[in-house]
Order: sequence, then C-alpha cells, then structure tokens
Amino acid sequence: MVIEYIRYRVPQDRLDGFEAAYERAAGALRAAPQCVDYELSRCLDDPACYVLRIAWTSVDEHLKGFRGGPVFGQFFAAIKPYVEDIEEMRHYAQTSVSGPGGAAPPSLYEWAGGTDAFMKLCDAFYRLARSDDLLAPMFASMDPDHARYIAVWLAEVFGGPTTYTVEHGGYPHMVGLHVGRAISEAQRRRWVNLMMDAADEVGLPDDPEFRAAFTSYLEWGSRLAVSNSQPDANPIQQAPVPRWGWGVAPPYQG
Ligand code: HEM
Repeated sequence: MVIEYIRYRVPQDRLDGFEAAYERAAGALRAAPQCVDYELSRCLDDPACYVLRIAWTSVDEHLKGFRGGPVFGQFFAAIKPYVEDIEEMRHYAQTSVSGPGGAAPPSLYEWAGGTDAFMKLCDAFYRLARSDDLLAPMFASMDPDHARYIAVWLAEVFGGPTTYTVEHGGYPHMVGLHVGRAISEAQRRRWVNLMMDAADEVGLPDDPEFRAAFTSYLEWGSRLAVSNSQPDANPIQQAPVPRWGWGVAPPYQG
C-alpha cells in the first residue's frame, strides 16, 4: 500500500465549491478497486489549505489502473477546476513509526505473505485436485495457467494488487468460466476441503483470525460458484472483484 498526499491552497473565490467537488469525486474513489481509503482534511490555522490523503494498493495501480480505468473521468471532471491549486502531489511509503491507532491492520493479502503465498497455495491445490476423484474430471481440460489465475484472483480479493481486474478480464471472466458447469455440493465441499489442505501444506498463517477470514471467503465464493454454474442460473454479469477483509476478528498483534 502507498499513501498519496495532495496539498491544496484554494483561493478565496473558489473555496465554496471545493468540498462539494470532492464529495462528487469520492464516489469514483469508492468505486475504484485500486483505492483502499481516502480522507480530506481542512487546515484549522489556514482554512484555505486542504490535505487529501489517498491510500492506493500500489503506485502502478494508481497511475495505470485508476487513471486508465473507467471511473477516472468522473473523478477528474469533479476536481478539474482545482488542479491549479495543488501545491504538492506525491506518493509516500509508510514507515514502521506509527501510534497505536494510526496504522491500519495489514490486509489479509499482506498477512498471508503476498502473491507468492497464493501462488504456492494454488499450485498445491491443483496438484491435489488433479488426482481427486470428484474434481479431476472438472479440471481435466483447464488452461495450463489456471492455478496462476486463481492465485491472482485470490490475491486481489484479499487486498493485493488488482491484476485480475486489469489483466485477466475481472469478475465477468471468472463468472463466464463457471457458467454451465453444474458444480455439485459434493464437489464444492471437496474444493473447499482441498484448499484447506493446501493452506496447511504450504504453511499459510494458521492463526484463528486469518483462517476464519480466509475460510469465510471460500465458503461464500464457492457457494456462489455452485449457484452460478447451474443450468438455470442467471448470474450477475458485471461486478467488481470482491474485496474481503478481517470481519469481526481483526489480526491479533499482541
Ligand atoms: C471461492 C471459490 C471460487 C473461486 C474464488 C473461484 C475462482 C475462479 C476463477 C478466478 C476462475 C477463472 C480463472 C481464469 O481466469 O482462467 C475459475 C474458473 C473455474 N472454476 Fe472456480 N472458483 C471458485 C470455486 C469453484 C468451485 C467450487 C469449482 C468446482 C468444484 C470451480 C471450478 C472452476 C472451473 C472448472 C473453472 C474453469 C477452469 C478452466 O477450464 O480454465 N470453481 N474459478
């Protein structure tokens, strides 16, 4: 995650519309999978000054993913009149120095060990699935890069880079590959079980909080995969890749 700071000094005659413009721009930030969080603060000592803090998944995701993406037009149209009032606009990396309430908890992606951890997980999973009586027939003719695509999907879901959205067709592509497969409950349960076995095999974190969040996503996603794959299904065709967080049990960092 990187933090972008944008500092504004807005001339008196334009101050009135500034916050309203950012209310409109915020809709685009909320819709962008590359934006983790944002916050606009106004200076108490000099009310012409504002600081906008935006947390992005990475510099690249911001500059290429967001600026090249579908919601950038809406964002830029809202804030365009204030571009000339920018005094600083730069990316910063977080350091280890932070107060007890200052630092956001790491994402599930970071906690798991990043993209590499999900690659290892999916390699192990498909080795198990290919020799499984219930799953092997279903994955017999899969794309040779399938394990890598699932890893990239999971990485994005758990708070990592938006590579699946940007490079692999996003949610519509994933749904399209489940449609018509008539996945049974027994196959779904085996799929989840083998993911758990693979998680143990490759040493994904086994603390209660991580495994609870990890499992809840697999349960949710696999049940959707079953219903979307039935012959009479009419799945939602357009949606962002979901983002999954810690839920009610944040990481224990004692
Ligand atoms: C949380 C649960 C699940 C997730 C996140 C998931 C994710 C995905 C994704 C991202 C793809 C597309 C990969 C690509 O871009 O090539 C895919 C394809 C596929 N999924 Fe799932 N899936 C889930 C559950 C299941 C289950 C339960 C089954 C069957 C038991 C299943 C069977 C398949 C099959 C057969 C394909 C197509 C493989 C190919 O021919 O390339 N999925 N899945």
